[in-house]
Amino acid sequence: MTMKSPDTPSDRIRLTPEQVLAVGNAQRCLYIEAAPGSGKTTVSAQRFGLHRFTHTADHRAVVAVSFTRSATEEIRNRVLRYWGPSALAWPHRVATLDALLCDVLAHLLQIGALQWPGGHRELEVLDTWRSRLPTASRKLKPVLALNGTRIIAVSVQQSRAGSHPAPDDFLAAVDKGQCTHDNVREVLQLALQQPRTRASVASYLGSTIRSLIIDEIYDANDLDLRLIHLAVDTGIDLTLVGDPWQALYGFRGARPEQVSQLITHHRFARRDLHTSFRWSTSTQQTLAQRLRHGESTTLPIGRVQDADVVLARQWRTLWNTDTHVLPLAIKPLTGQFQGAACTLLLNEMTERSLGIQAVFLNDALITLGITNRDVLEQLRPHLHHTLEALAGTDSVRSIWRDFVNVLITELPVKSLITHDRVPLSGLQSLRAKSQVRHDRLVPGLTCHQAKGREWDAVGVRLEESDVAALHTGLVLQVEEHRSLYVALTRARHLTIAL
Ligand SMILES: Nc1ncnc2c1ncn2[C@@H]1O[C@H](COP(=O)(O)OP(=O)(O)OP(=O)(O)O)[C@@H](O)[C@H]1O
Repeated sequence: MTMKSPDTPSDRIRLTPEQVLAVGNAQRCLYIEAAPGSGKTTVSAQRFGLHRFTHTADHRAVVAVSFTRSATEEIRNRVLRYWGPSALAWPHRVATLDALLCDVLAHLLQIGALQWPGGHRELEVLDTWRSRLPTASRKLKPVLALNGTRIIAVSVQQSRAGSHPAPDDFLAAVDKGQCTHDNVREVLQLALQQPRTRASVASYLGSTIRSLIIDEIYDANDLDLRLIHLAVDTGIDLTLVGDPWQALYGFRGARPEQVSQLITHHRFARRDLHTSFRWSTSTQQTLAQRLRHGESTTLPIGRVQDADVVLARQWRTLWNTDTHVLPLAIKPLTGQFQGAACTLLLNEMTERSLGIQAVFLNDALITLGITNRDVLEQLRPHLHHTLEALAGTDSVRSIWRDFVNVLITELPVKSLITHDRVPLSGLQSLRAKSQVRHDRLVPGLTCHQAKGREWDAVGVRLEESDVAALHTGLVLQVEEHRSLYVALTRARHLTIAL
């Protein structure tokens, strides 16, 4: 079935019967469980349009949310492609869940249900303090808390040191109406425990949204799930889309087991998308089916040169594997500045040899105070020169010293730059890769970074425990097994063990 006459023939998508049943399902609360490549994004975007263009007398919004900017952008693009720009006429929107949380907090401030220091009702919400305030490794973490309905800044002692701003700087920024997305979450987490504020949030959601579609629901944490429970109670149409086999963010607070409870508790109707558009060989299709059914499997052994990408659980494993693998992130333990400087060098190498960016480039740019990409362009000849030196035989200490001198001259953030700590292991790792012919390098990624992506041939660096797990069959409840599942379902043609 073609859902809508699109603008160009190439936009025409003929939905499969199972996709049609998911898109058009009339239940108020619907859970769509989707295997890799089975059209999760396609179905979310189609259902968005269907809800958007029916019940148009109801002026409340149809909203689709996902957890990352890239996933959100993908849904937005699909909605535009299938349904045209009017699908996203205000108030209908595709946004990150964080953006929805900001809307909720802004509303609570507007109606006076909560009070921000200095009386601010509009906030500037940052991704990280590092882009605005100096941060240092410390155990004291400044956070926001509630005193009744007043928002206050406090400091909490953490068991491990993290990169945080100084409490006084934090307080001054909050007084100016600035905060981070984490701070928004801190406030809402506490606010939703207060019955009156919770009622205000429920009333806001129920009066402004008529249909909420949540992609990658298994990435939801406690606060997200609280909000979703509230949304169900207000009578909003709710569509949850996800795959429990691809739930990887337990370490960031995701609660996949609570998602299952929510679905059962509110008696969500369920539709499954089984048919994957990813597999172009029966080998890959069979592998995916066996993994999902917990059946015993083995992988063919292959060479790095046969793969388009190499996946492993840890960046460290990728750096310690075959020299032809070029991991897309480097994390020396020597310090924030050293990590950011090594990331710039790695990025120069990945862009030149593979045409792709290093994974944490943006974080590195923020740490180094580089807000303008022109500065990175100016640094390029120096980065190139440093990599050439690394490919030679000069000592890494003297190469580092020269490189730091360049950064001191070129960069705005000088306070972070310390000469005393040389990221020896990071530079030696880069040296090893700079000595390999560029056209022989294959990108290396962690399973987390590979989620949502696909390649023709994927090499997976298995650990002993992975081989054992594949032999006995994967178990859904074990996060390591799920990350193995994600790695082994990225290939269109072939997955090989390395
Ligand atoms: N009915 C269909 N007919 C043809 N192609 C389709 C159909 N449904 C989805 N596809 C294509 O299959 C690919 C995967 O679809 P989509 O990105 O929606 O899946 P997904 O489940 O979100 O993937 P992932 O598991 O990677 O998150 C896309 O290229 C999409 O255009």
